[in-house]
Amino acid sequence: MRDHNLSVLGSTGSIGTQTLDVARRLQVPVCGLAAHSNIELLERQIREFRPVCAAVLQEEKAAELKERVRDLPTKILSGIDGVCAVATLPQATLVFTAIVGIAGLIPTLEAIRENKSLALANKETLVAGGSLVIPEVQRRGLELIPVDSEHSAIFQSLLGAKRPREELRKILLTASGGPFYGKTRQELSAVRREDALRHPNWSMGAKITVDSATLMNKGLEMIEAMWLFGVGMDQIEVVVHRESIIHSMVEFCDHAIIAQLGLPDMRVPIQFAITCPEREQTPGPGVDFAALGSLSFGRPDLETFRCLSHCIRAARMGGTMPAAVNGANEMAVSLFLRGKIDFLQIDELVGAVLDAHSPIETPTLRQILDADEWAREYVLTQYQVR
Ligand SMILES: NC(=O)C1=CN([C@@H]2O[C@H](COP(=O)(O)OP(=O)(O)OC[C@H]3O[C@@H](n4cnc5c(N)ncnc54)[C@H](OP(=O)(O)O)[C@@H]3O)[C@@H](O)[C@H]2O)C=CC1
Ligand SMILES: CC(=O)[C@@H](O)[C@H](O)COP(=O)(O)O
Ligand SMILES: [Mn+2]
Repeated sequence: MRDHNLSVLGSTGSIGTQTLDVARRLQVPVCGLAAHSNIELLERQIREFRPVCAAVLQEEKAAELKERVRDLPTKILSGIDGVCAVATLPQATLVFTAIVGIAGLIPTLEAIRENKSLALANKETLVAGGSLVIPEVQRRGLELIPVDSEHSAIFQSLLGAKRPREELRKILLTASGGPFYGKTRQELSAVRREDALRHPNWSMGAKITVDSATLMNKGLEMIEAMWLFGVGMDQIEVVVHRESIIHSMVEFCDHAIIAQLGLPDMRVPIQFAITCPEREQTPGPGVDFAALGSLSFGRPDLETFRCLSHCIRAARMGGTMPAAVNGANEMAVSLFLRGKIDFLQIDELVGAVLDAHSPIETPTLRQILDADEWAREYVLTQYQVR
């Protein structure tokens, strides 16, 4: 197995904690940790993994953490500069980007500037900033390993291809359909926060779980796939697959289809990002096909789950539009989670931003961040008007 030293951005979250589970089991050292404000968990992680450096975005929380771990040599940093320092630690050989939202973009760009290999979970970074991230990764010849389960599946399915760009016909991106699969808009108008947070197959952070319920997650993942695998929107087909056993598939020019399957457990793609192209022993059971009996497939309902169509339109328009739509969704989901808006208002607000934003082609980082900021403000004004 490769000798890695990990920096984990977003170490206290769902992906972050599972990354540390894998690091613990494989005995991979961890040199950097970063989080937003959960210093109780971060302290426990520091005491276990003894990183060189840890960062907390919130200044007051960072000061508190510094006090708590003053018996240890770990350097405690704060703010966005601290998070970027963890992303660029000289000791780090693989940077896990597991921060949620566009907040992951700047640390990811900083890691790229330091020629780091990346294990990318943070899909919003590519949705908003793929036009900056991907050309720079390619120009520098860096490793960018997808962690998102579908994209890891596509990556693994393409590993044997001699000429993947020429031979790939299409990507079959699987979608669970979320907790509200089969519901009408009338029924969706009454769903509650706790219903949206009950994903049928995966245990994940709150924001991505709501995205799965609106199918925004699948829209974000289409855009993520475009950037990672250099395909157009028309080469990606979303297939509803309720069981989340097939994590995605690729169809080649001869119609041969290769897929990656497994139980829904993020520690599998996380581990593969660390060990690839090799594999390591993992305890526990695998898929029992006889017990499953059958697997189901269907088409997504774009009329009911409008966030998916919004993302497809945004991707086709390009420029700053995906950043605006992503920013609108981040704000709308935050409002929904705080009980300020209903479930259906999420796609209405995202749609309103899609209609109102004038995208800038080939944007700079500043223009991407401005589009995100503008979309958030627009959502706030629209929602206050109601
Ligand atoms: N969870 C999953 O199974 C999957 C997640 N992903 C993607 O991975 C990313 C992370 O998701 P998930 O783990 O579910 O999210 P969580 O909400 O569980 O965790 C988010 C992590 O990011 C930290 N964080 C939030 N904002 C900032 C910031 N501004 N600066 C530094 N750290 C910050 C949080 O710190 P704190 O705890 O202190 O708030 C926490 O550690 C998302 O982009 C998601 O779409 C992709 C596939 C599967
Ligand atoms: C685990 C993972 O990668 C999530 O993105 C998951 O795929 C969500 O599932 P659906 O969006 O298909 O419900
Ligand atoms: Mn996914």
